Amino acid sequence: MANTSYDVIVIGAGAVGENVADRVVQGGLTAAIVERELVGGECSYWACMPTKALLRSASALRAARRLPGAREAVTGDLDARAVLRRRDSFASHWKDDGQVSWLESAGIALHRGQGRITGDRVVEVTGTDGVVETLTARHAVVVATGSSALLPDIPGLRESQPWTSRDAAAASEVPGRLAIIGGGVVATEMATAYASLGSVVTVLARDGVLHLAEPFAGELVTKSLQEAGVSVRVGAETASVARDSDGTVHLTLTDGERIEADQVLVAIGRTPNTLDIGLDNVGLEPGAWLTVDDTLRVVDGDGWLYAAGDVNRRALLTHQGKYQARAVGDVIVARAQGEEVHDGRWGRHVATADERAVPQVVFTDPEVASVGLTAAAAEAAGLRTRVVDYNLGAVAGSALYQHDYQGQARMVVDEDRRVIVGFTLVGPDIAELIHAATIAIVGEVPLDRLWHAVPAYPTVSEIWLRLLETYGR
Ligand SMILES: Cc1cc2nc3c(=O)[nH]c(=O)nc-3n(C[C@H](O)[C@H](O)[C@H](O)COP(=O)(O)OP(=O)(O)OC[C@H]3O[C@@H](n4cnc5c(N)ncnc54)[C@H](O)[C@@H]3O)c2cc1C
Ligand SMILES: NC(=O)c1ccc[n+]([C@@H]2O[C@H](COP(=O)([O-])OP(=O)(O)OC[C@H]3O[C@@H](n4cnc5c(N)ncnc54)[C@H](O)[C@@H]3O)[C@@H](O)[C@H]2O)c1
Repeated sequence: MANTSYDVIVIGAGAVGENVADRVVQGGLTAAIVERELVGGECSYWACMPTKALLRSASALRAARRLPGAREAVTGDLDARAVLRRRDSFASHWKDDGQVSWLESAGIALHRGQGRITGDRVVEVTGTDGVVETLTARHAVVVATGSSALLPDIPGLRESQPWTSRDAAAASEVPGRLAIIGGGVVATEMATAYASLGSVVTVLARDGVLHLAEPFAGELVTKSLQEAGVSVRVGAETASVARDSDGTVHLTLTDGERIEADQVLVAIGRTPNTLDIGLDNVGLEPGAWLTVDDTLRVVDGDGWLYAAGDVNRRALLTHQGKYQARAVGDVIVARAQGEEVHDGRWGRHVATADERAVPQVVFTDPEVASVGLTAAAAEAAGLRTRVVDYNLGAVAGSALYQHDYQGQARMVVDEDRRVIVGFTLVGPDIAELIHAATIAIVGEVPLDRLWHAVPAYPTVSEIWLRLLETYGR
């Protein structure tokens, strides 16, 4: 049994864990990372990258088909096999050699195996060969173990071997009929992808489609899914599931209706990967999300335990987890070296943006890009707001971009401070536009100053001017 010491031990080598380790090494400390599967985690192999690769080719094809002149040049259908091959390469063929080389070049030690906290700053790593290593951290242990798909307790579901997002992201065959339980981000993206790849898709959206976004987002995505042949069943709740001997899945809804499919994808949210990481050894509850303060230190921990990324539930997104990683890496270095900690709002060592400035792009057709609070969330937060809406298709740049451009924009203004607190864009290829809104929200740029940020003509960004004009000067 080897015993090795490092300044910092990170459990989980997803995007977040990798960035934490990199940051502490750049700050002059030593770091080890513990990984039980592939270095790179969910985003690289089973989430962001492969799913976006599944969506991208169809999106390009749709764009061409919607444009007279280009449309005439499109003579064939989507090549599903080629899409799957491209996806394979974006998932690095589920091999982590590239990321392992990067760890080496960054000076981060890799310990492969299941990590468990066994005591004060001690992590045991059990390798696949059963060999146990004991690692000791001089300063901090960071839990970056991510999350897994949540399965509901629907009778027969587990026995039916449903797909989770991992299977949908990595599938080598396109199912003839795909039923999806859920109406959130994974459900809508995968419905979009698989409908384009040739599946007959049914979405069972018990609580609505993208129901936490601005209402027009769900409406426009639903309309487009339906136009693509997807059956979207809002309010449908699954009572039981059974897979028969020929592989057909039978879903019975609570109203008695029956649906048949070749695969069923469960996409109802996530559960933290904290069940078997030894939280009970440090007085915390196994299986629970880890609550952290703004410097990502675990509340109710002993001061040396931190948690970043999905596992702390602040924002289940890669970019936000990596943002946390930069803050937590830097704060561990600062505390270890006795330097000043900048933990005030928007300080270097806190993840303030997690509260009210989280951007997200849902890569459906149309895309849904948002940052900050929705109108409903702002109202619930007690802000005195004004909501400004504008038809995105009525901007000159949109009309040029695509024939019959369908889209919508909303700006939520905090009337007391006259700054933007929420921004949502729904439209084709609007993903790249959201960062301007993120900057306006994080910078708390007053509306009066925004009038001087002039969008170039004729771009879709002119939506900014139209929203300001609608608000009034
Ligand atoms: C289908 C899908 C699509 C998504 N698309 C996007 C997107 O487009 N954009 C976006 O920003 N976000 C997206 N997300 C969210 C994104 O994938 C996550 O927010 C991100 O992966 C979280 O990173 P993480 O490092 O916290 O966790 P993970 O990526 O889950 O990494 C955690 C790592 O810890 C390892 N681990 C766990 N327990 C142990 C242990 N005990 N010992 C050793 N190792 C352990 C795991 O094997 C894993 O490698 C998507 C999610 C899904 C499900
Ligand atoms: N493009 C992106 O940024 C992207 C893409 C995919 C996933 N993600 C991340 O992954 C996370 C997980 O995505 P997700 O779609 O699984 O979760 P989600 O929270 O987006 O959606 C879950 C949906 O399932 C519904 N639901 C919950 N319990 C249910 C039940 N028992 N039966 C039926 N429906 C139920 C909810 O009402 C909701 O509509 C998200 O939080 C998101 O941050 C991000």
